[in-house]
Amino acid sequence: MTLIDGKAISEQVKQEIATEVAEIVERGGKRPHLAAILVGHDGGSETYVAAKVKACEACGFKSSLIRYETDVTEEELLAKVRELNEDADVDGFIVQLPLPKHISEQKVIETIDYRKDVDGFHPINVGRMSIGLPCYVSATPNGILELLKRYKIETSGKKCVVLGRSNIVGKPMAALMMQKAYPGDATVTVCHSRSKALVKECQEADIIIAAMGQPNFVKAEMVKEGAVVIDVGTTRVPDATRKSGFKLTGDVKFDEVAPKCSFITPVPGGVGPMTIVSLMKNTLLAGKKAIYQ
Ligand SMILES: Nc1nc2c(c(=O)[nH]1)N[C@@H](CN(C=O)c1ccc(C(=O)N[C@@H](CCC(=O)O)C(=O)O)cc1)CN2
Repeated sequence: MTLIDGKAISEQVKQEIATEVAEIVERGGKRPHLAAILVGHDGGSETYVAAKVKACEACGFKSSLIRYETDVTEEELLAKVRELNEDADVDGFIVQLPLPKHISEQKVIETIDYRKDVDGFHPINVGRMSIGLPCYVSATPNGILELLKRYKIETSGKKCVVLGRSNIVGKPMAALMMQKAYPGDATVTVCHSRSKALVKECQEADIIIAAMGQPNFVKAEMVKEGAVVIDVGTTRVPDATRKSGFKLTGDVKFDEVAPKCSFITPVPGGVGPMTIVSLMKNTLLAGKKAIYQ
């Protein structure tokens, strides 16, 4: 069994980006600039946005953090999005999700100029991704592709089961695993809370990508010998024995599943760090105007 080290790969990728940025600056070019909007004080969102700002520093990017209290109105937030769309100094920006219930995430995403949508959530980027056109690909699925590539994991003709159908992970992941390219060319099945044959599908899978957000959902009996298991789950489960008060728990029951796998990602230290670094890759593309002018 090989443990996929997302933390180490993400450090490598950040170094590669930093080298390229240094060359751009040396030639008189501008550092890529990522802006992030954070609404409220959700513990996870605070952690992830702080990690994004820190990664920008490591890559040599400029970053701006724009904060709002939870009671910000939808109109105020949309006005800031429109302002960032017009700000020539900002190459790309994100609005950290989830947003408070009184704000429509879809409306916010659709208001972002797709040319600055480095999260790859705008319908134009999602549509272009699904038909294989150049676009910003959403960070978590793209990070998983990078791990498959760096560990030279065969995907062509493999049976891949994606657990979960979210817009930001499950759906794009399924589209990317079936794309005519490497990594891809897989036979993909998407399972979700209403799927009847979920266990059977998993038992037959060469690759399982678990993104349901249900701690310890994937058990040993659901995984065949030699399978590749990618765990996207990062649920904060209360744990009074820890200083933080919670334990970060994946969707896979790691201790019992790992011995059966050829490759497996841990939580933490697997997919999570790759999500951050994939956003950095998109920001570099935005800075270089490599996809859209
Ligand atoms: N605007 C966005 N919102 C959200 C996204 C996104 O891509 N764009 N994805 C998730 C959260 N997310 C990034 O924002 C994210 C999740 C997890 C990690 C991560 O590094 N996890 C670490 C553990 C960190 C911890 O201690 O909590 C790990 O798995 O090792 C990074 C980013 C939803 N929202």
